Amino acid sequence: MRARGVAKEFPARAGDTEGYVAVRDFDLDVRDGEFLVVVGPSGCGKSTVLNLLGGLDRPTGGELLLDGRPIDGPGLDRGIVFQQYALFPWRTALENVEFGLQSKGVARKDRRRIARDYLGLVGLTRFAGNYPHTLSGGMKQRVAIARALAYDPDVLLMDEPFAALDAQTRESLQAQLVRIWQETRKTVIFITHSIEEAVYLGERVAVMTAGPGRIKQIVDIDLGGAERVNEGDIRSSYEFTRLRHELWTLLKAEVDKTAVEPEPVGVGR
Ligand SMILES: Nc1ncnc2c1ncn2[C@@H]1O[C@H](COP(=O)(O)OP(=O)(O)OP(=O)(O)O)[C@@H](O)[C@H]1O
Repeated sequence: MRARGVAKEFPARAGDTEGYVAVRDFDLDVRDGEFLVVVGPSGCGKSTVLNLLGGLDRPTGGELLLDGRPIDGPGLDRGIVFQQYALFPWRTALENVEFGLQSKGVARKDRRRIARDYLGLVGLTRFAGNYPHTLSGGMKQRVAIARALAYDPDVLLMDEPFAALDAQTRESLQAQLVRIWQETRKTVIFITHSIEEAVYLGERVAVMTAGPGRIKQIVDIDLGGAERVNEGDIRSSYEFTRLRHELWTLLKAEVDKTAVEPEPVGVGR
């Protein structure tokens, strides 16, 4: 995946004379099979970039390429997982996972088998027949991940997929995601607000500037690749803490730029 000088300007809203530039001069290269995490201050354009990569929206400038070809719409070469589970409530877990396979034209009996395999990969074999409302938030998100993986995209785009989950479920899903990434070797582009999550998951972490967002710096995370999952409490290690601090410092400088002074309340009334 390659972005060169990508810009996204949204049209002017009612009452505004000018459009809003959410992303500008965005350059990024993502290697095949790498796990890249993107962090940045709120509103800097992270979701905008992910939507452009997913082909859900078009850039207003620059070039966005996947395997050398311009991204000009959604495609089965990219799987997207959002913060909200976005499952079909009228389909069981298994049928939700089958969905992408159906769009891809996979025969019915093969769909079942492949969907079962992917539900197994996220540890949900026993819940194949459950409808989404009977699953916990963590389980729903695992179904969403299985669904995105089942049609075998080259790239998995994840927009804060664990943000709505409690701390324990989140840590457990982070470990599972590293394991799945290790097994499938998909390219993963993962957006988060959590520096700790970024250090734990990423091989590289790209820090974005305050809006209009572009890449400020990319930090290499050298925590032993996928083995990190088996290394016990890696979050307490010296290297983890050092990297977390490095990212915090980079991010803090950008967050400070967007800080809004509180307005006095009711003064003079
Ligand atoms: N459709 C739209 N029309 C106008 N402005 C938009 C639109 N979508 C996003 N924006 C603006 O673009 C900027 C970037 O939004 P985006 O959602 O990409 O940020 P983000 O970094 O993902 O934020 P957060 O971390 O808070 O989720 C914001 O200021 C937002 O208000």
